[in-house]
Amino acid sequence: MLLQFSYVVGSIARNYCTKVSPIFPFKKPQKSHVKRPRTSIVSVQWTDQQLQVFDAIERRQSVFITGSAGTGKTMLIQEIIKLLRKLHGKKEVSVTAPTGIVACSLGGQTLHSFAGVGLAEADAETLLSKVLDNKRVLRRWRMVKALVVDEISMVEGEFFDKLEYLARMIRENDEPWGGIQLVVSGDFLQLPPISVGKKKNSDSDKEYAFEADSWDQSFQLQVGLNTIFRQSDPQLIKLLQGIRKGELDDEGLDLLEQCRCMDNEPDETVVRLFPRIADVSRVNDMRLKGLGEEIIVYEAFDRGERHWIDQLDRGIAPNNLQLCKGARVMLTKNLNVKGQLVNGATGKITGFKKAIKGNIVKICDRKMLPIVKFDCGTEMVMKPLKWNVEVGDKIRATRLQLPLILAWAMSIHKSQGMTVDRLHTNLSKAFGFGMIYVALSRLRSLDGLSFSSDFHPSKIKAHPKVLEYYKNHFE
Ligand SMILES: Nc1ncnc2c1ncn2[C@@H]1O[C@H](COP(=O)(O)OP(=O)(O)OP(=O)(O)O)[C@@H](O)[C@H]1O
Repeated sequence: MLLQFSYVVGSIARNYCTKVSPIFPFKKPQKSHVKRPRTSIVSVQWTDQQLQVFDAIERRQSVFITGSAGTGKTMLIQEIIKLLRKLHGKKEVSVTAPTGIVACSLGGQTLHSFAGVGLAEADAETLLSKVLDNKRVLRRWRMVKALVVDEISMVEGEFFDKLEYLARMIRENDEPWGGIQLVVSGDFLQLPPISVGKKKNSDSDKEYAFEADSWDQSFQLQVGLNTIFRQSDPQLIKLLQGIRKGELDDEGLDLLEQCRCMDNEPDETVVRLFPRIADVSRVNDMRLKGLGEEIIVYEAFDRGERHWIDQLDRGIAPNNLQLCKGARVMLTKNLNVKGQLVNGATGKITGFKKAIKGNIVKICDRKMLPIVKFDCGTEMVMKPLKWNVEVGDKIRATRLQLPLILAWAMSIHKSQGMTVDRLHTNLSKAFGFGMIYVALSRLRSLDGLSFSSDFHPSKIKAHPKVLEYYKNHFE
């Protein structure tokens, strides 16, 4: 069983069980050959499964990495990108994701912009002619040696097949993906492509990427990571594994009931997660203005062509950030994993410090650096950081902004990939597959959960096709 849904409980953060999809026989790596990559943030004890992936990458294999929320997929991808750049050269590695927010967090570009095929609604032949007519895109396709695609759950199967076809045709190479080393990561039981459930004959359509005709031959190795790091409470892990599969037993229901609160306005240290963005803006604006403090404005400093800056606009770093003393904020970059200053860490602005020098002047003419007291206890002066859109070895656009967003409320979509200590949500408003799982799996512990309103277990949804896929390949 590759992805151990029910008994990951016993394998929390210690058990390094390495398994490979039986479809692709894979020689177990010789331990001595496996280099343990060093992260720049903190030294990580990689699991055997994670090491196995590094080994396959070094051997130029194409890999699909999946696993529940919090199994370290993102962290692994970040290291893989560094490794691929060493192996192939920076120019030859393209890092992509279906959404701007994820692409920006990895310093890459969206999959659509990499491919140069617009919305990709036309048939594969039409898309091919479009690419052949565009020298810049054509060169990119010919030059790329490794293509990373994160958050694959949001990529449509039909699009995956079109890209695979383009790669073979453009590169005049009959191997899958025209010989590109493909590294794909994601969890199909989290957020699906936006089209899922919307098309008429959804059962026969290639909605998910794993339904693509080219999916199986695209990878030499498929790994279901089974060590959960984000949570350590066995009760919460069991609850989440059930919700992941669209199930909630009586025990789980009881646990959730204990987290229900009648109060619709929770304590401000709790992040309110909403399915819809309009609610997020409403709550954050209301809370910020309600503090009655002087508001300091930070206007992002962007460089690059408009087209690429548009992608930054869809990322996590806001164009216009308004802060004041007392504002609840969330960190949007990993600063120090060991010190718990990770993407998603929350805190409060305790004041501002006037900078004497530095690049703060580019985003705030008053040169005021916010001081944040994080909930983990650390207090620090926050400085601007950069978000890049990188295409090969070229930085196409850069945004300078503080690594902060307002944190009274945020959307479930934006929360994907984050770790949050305390959250409040209205589960009755959730819609679509995987949404409740994504929301609740941000938590480290059940103590951090509260929700309002009536909640019906039917809101917990996992797509039957995805369940079937995981059952057949990873159990
Ligand atoms: N080998 C490891 N040792 C210790 N901690 C790890 C390891 N791998 C990942 N982590 C930690 O586990 C947490 C979750 O990792 P990460 O965000 O990469 O998971 P994920 O699978 O991408 O989750 P999600 O699907 O929710 O985005 C992070 O805090 C990360 O630092």
